[in-house]
Amino acid sequence: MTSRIHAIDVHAEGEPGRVLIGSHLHVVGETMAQRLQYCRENLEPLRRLLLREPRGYPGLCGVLVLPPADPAADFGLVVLEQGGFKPMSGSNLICAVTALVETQALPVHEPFTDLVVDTAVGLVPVRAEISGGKVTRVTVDNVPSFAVAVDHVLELPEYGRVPVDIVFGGQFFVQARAADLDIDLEADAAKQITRAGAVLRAAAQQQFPVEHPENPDIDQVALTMLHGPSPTPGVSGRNAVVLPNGEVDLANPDTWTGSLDRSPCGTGTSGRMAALHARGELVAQVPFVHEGILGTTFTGVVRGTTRIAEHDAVLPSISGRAWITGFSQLVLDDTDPFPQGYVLGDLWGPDAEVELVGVER
Ligand SMILES: O=C(O)[C@H]1NCC[C@@H]1O
Repeated sequence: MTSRIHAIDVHAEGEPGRVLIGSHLHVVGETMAQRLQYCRENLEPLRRLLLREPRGYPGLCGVLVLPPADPAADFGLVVLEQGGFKPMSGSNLICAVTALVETQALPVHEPFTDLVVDTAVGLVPVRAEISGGKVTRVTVDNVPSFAVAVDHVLELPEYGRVPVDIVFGGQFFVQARAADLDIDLEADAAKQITRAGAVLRAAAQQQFPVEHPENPDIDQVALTMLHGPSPTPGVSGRNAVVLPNGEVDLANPDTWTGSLDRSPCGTGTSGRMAALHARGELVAQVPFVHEGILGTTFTGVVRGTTRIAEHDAVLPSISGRAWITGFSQLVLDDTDPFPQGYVLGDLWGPDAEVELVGVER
């Protein structure tokens, strides 16, 4: 017996997103927040199968496109990252919209198709700009984003005391100036960036508990952003986001690893704009062009402001481009000894996870 899974592989400004039109998965829950929780409790084997070797790789993310819980929306979205199931992701949403529109899985109108996406953190309107069937840009009106703390000092092993912002942009981030860690935001510093990013996130989790006021299940600092100025004309700033791909132990430097977001990170840029706005360094309606580690950009803008519980929040939009890279038909044979894939320390950090099923070692 084999199972087959159809996926559309896409990258948004460099960040890969494996899009599954997963309406057959029967994800249970009256709200997307409940469906995200259902995925966490029931679909972990599927997440591992899709993202880990031998079908995936450390830099890979994915998206489940589901029926919306809210009838006002066109589809529901649950994000898969190496760190688990996530409520929202800019690059992954742009990948999903590009895949759905370019394969005409939804009614498409040129030059614009407007859609509403249901996520565990709220409804997200998106606009796809389309020319000759190709999506040329997707603009995401992201969920309210806010700074929980600015210039909060974390105590880090090796790096010392570092001021950080703790922000929410669809996921919680710890964000720091790369210069404060003596790191250049260049592609050839990728290892140094992931090392520092892993330490920052683990320290933030220990020293700064978070909880989204409207969705208490979102209670982890999920990602790290290092940011700094950009020498590129017309670009407002540069950043590198680190995604976890294993457990980090602050006492064990061998575990200080992760993977870089290849895109300029939509949720991270939303959180960054919230922190800049809170400092009075970014005003509404002025484009914020954020460059990622590959030199591609997302263009952000603060559309307005609101409040989320006790937090002043911004309403951020992010726009970027994506390209389909392949149509995959993934196969899982009943006799495959690795039904959840595996991770090995040569690519993934030191925590090998190899579960051999049904085969003598
Ligand atoms: O664009 C984003 O929001 C993201 N890219 C991968 C990690 C984050 O979810």
